[in-house]
Amino acid sequence: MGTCTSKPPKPNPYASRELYPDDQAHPSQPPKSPPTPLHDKPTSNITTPKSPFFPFYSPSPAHFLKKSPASAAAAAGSANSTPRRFFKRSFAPPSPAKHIKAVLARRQGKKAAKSIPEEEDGVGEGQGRVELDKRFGFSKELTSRLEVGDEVGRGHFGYTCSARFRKGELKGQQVAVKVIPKAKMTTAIAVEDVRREVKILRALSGHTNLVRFYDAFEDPDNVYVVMELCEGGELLDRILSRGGKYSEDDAKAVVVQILNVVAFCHLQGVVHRDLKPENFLYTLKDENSQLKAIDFGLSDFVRPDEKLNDIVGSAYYVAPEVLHRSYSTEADVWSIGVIAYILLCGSRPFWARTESGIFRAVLKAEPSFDEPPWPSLSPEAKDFVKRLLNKDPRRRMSAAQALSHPWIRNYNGVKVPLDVHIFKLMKAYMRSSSLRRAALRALAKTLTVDELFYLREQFTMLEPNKSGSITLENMKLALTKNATDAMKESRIPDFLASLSALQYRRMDFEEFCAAALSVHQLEALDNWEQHARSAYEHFEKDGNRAIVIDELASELGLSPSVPVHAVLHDWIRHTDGKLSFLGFIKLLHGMSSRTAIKTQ
Ligand SMILES: Nc1ncnc2c1ncn2[C@@H]1O[C@H](COP(=O)(O)OP(=O)(O)OP(=O)(O)O)[C@@H](O)[C@H]1O
Ligand SMILES: [Ca+2]
Ligand SMILES: [Ca+2]
Repeated sequence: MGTCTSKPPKPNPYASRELYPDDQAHPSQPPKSPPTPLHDKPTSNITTPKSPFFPFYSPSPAHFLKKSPASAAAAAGSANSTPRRFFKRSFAPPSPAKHIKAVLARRQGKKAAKSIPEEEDGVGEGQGRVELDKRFGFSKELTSRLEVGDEVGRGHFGYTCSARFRKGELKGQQVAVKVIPKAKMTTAIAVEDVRREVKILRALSGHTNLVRFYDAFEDPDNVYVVMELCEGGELLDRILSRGGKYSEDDAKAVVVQILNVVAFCHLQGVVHRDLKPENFLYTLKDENSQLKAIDFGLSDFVRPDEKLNDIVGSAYYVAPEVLHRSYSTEADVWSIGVIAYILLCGSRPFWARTESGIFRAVLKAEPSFDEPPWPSLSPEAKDFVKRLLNKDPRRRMSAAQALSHPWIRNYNGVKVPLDVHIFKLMKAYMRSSSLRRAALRALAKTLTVDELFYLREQFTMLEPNKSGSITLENMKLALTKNATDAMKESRIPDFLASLSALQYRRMDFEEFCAAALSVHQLEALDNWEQHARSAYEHFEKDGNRAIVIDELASELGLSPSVPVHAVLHDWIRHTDGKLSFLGFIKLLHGMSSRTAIKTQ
């Protein structure tokens, strides 16, 4: 059997599913030496049958047997390049992904394997001493409400069965029941994960691309999550059955639906943290069926100005900043980048044989865009994926922004949703010095039609008045219109209150652009230098003026402890005492005492 058959067609409900048949060792099974070729089961590593789905991929096990320094470095991604020399295809085709070991360790109370240093907080460990409260407050009436049928799927934390309502309004309706055994909840984190999973699903249910939630039940043994039955199978299985050959339009159809639901989650302040093709299901078997996000088991609420730090997710899809333990919603966008890459070329962008090797690739290696089919794909498709796979989360597109990218924005019925990122940028703008605002206004004048498209969409959604300006009230209303219970939990209304500087102001589109543009994202563009130069010219005309260093320091709000003359010396053009180009660029980024010291 090849990599591509992710699981047996009729799983035995009581046998543990072989989740990771190919290239990763099962948690209890350390990697064998020599390791199994990528697409084969352990027993078939002598004759290497070609994968039925990836006939072009016929790896030789040789590079595993003989670890030359170069191949070891490449496989580990220690060089700034991908290990493509060692594979016919640059990266391995997709297969079921397993959770990062640290995720499981923290949830099961075991010591994490070596690839990631675990936090020394002891949260995951030693919890056997304290009796865990596994009461969830859910109804105990599962069996009287539902008739539970066969198993339809299985994951690490639970298994899912089909079921049918016995009575009530939904009598006869087919549903899915995810059964999560309480015995598996061996740590407080694991119990909390299940509470949150249900809370998030309940709050977000209703979006077209999110599995519909009906109810949750419990008994002494299990928690039962009742949801819409998706009969069309996992996205992963469809990718595998097509051998990763998606036309750009077919890939768009998938990516748009993923972005829709993820942008919605992010606006509600929920980060999924486990986006992968296994966690998207089709409602029906037909080709054009709708895609639904499932499995919020690792999801969390995140406030707009907060960073999360626990390492969560599945190795192939994990964002670099998650491995650095400081991340937010952008991490999901990275995972969508990995999915989009796979859809378009049939291979994973970051691959290695071990978990730590994958992490090194994620942190260091640049995915290949040189090998077939990439040269024959549109430049927009490549640009799209590259802008999702930017290692710097500040430079990465947000999900809402990705929906306004030229590759996707004209696809059937794409609607750009409200982007909470806009509010974060506006908050920073409102707190900026007048000099910085002038610099941002100059930069806003250089935005291209493509960049303005997204800002115009956002501005329109805030429903400006007839004279074309918006107030804080408009922003509140726009958010209220889109609010679910999750938004309260992620404190988005509180965040808006912190924008009170906008209270008595109106912002027209021109100023909105200055306030809501992201300097970091513009910096990631190929023509950034050009942008910045022409912005500086605008600034010279309208905003630049002679400045003394002390004034600049107070404009920037630098604390008295900062050695301002040393730090800001380069910022001033000595011929006329005005801001230099370098000073202008730094000013665009804003300046705190911390960044001032760093730029010394
Ligand atoms: N609503 C549904 N309709 C049909 N099948 C479903 C549904 N929800 C889940 N499944 C099936 O059950 C499998 C396991 O569900 P889920 O991913 O929620 O479990 P998990 O234990 O959290 O998995 P993981 O190991 O990925 O964390 C899914 O991959 C899917 O095949
Ligand atoms: Ca899952
Ligand atoms: Ca899960």
